[in-house]
Amino acid sequence: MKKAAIIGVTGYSGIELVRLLLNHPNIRIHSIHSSSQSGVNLAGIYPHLKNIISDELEDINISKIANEVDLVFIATPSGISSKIIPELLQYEVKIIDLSGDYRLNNPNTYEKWYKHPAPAQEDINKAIYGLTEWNKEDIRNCRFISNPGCYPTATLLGLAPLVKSKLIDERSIVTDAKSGVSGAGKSLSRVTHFVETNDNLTIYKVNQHQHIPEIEQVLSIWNENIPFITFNTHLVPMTRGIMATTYANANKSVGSTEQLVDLYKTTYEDSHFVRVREPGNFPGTKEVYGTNYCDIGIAYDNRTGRITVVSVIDNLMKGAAGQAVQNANLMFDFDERAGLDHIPIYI
Ligand SMILES: NC(=O)C1=CN([C@@H]2O[C@H](COP(=O)(O)OP(=O)(O)OC[C@H]3O[C@@H](n4cnc5c(N)ncnc54)[C@H](OP(=O)(O)O)[C@@H]3O)[C@@H](O)[C@H]2O)C=CC1
Ligand SMILES: CC(=O)N[C@@H](CCC(=O)OP(=O)(O)O)C(=O)O
Repeated sequence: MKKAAIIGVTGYSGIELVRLLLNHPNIRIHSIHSSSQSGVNLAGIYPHLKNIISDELEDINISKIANEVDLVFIATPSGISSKIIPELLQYEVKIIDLSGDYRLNNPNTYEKWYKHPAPAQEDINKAIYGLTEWNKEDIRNCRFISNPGCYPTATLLGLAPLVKSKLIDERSIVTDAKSGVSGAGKSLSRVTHFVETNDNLTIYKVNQHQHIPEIEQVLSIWNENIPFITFNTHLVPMTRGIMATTYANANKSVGSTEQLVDLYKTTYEDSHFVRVREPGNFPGTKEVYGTNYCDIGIAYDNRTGRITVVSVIDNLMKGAAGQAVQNANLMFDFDERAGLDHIPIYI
């Protein structure tokens, strides 16, 4: 049994990690950490965990944590893990960072989009980007994962087969994404207030979302001719779920929806957590609720020559804690599905 610590456990992704690790066959929670509530019982803050976990929150003592556990999950807001990870890297403990701090290879790009000081370049270079389905060998052999953002996970899994097969006009990609409110974390703000979100559909961070450079970085590794993506985000009055709908102009070798569905099925045939829909069938967010699945539907419109790809995930699962556990499974050479065999909560 491997031992894990969770820093930022009182947040939404942290508490989802607790749900997953309490049922994990090979990883157990050794300690949980808080910057503001050390000494408090976690089930006192989250009563749904009464009689399930009795651990108290501990403060964040890096050397103690690093010496006691095999793996540290960090689920803190951006700008915080870059203060914790340099010290953790001095030990041998494995690290999975759920924040955006180490995802962007260029520190100047990070500072432009995140508006925080960037981590040191030498530490950024040590992080492996944990988009599991597309980086398995590096993930298996590394000790420090930068877990992808929720929107990039949905968008990139949906685009990968088209981009890698060079089936689309590289300058034509447009993604329209929607998220449930838990994607914004538990801190209160005007935009996530019930009165603002309920009965409402809003667009935010127009052309300025911090996940744009993350998506572009990966797309340009897959196809160096992709210069940019148009990407926008919306807040939907639901708790969990992301839908990323992407449009792109097909090149001449695309002739039908069936051809594209076959490509997607072949691409993801060994990827348990990616499920490809039949022609004419498109996923909704409830079909992956509470699970690590990414469901994808695709269509070719021979009238316009455009392709539509719809991908859905649960932002707290495949978009955060679920993918983090999937990556931990690979890092420890466990079954990739260990602790992640959930059935979607549909009704
Ligand atoms: N919510 C989502 O769907 C997704 C989130 N992420 C990323 O994961 C990270 C966590 O997100 P989320 O769970 O939503 O965030 P929350 O705001 O819900 O929780 C973050 C937690 O971090 C802790 N924290 C805050 N400030 C500090 C600090 N200075 N030092 C140490 N800990 C601190 C807090 O706990 P305490 O006060 O107890 O220390 C808080 O509970 C973020 O970087 C986010 O961008 C990524 C993908 C999806
Ligand atoms: C609904 C909502 O507000 N979602 C957040 C996702 C934040 C996130 O996960 O940010 P990093 O991973 O980049 O730290 C947002 O759009 O900013």
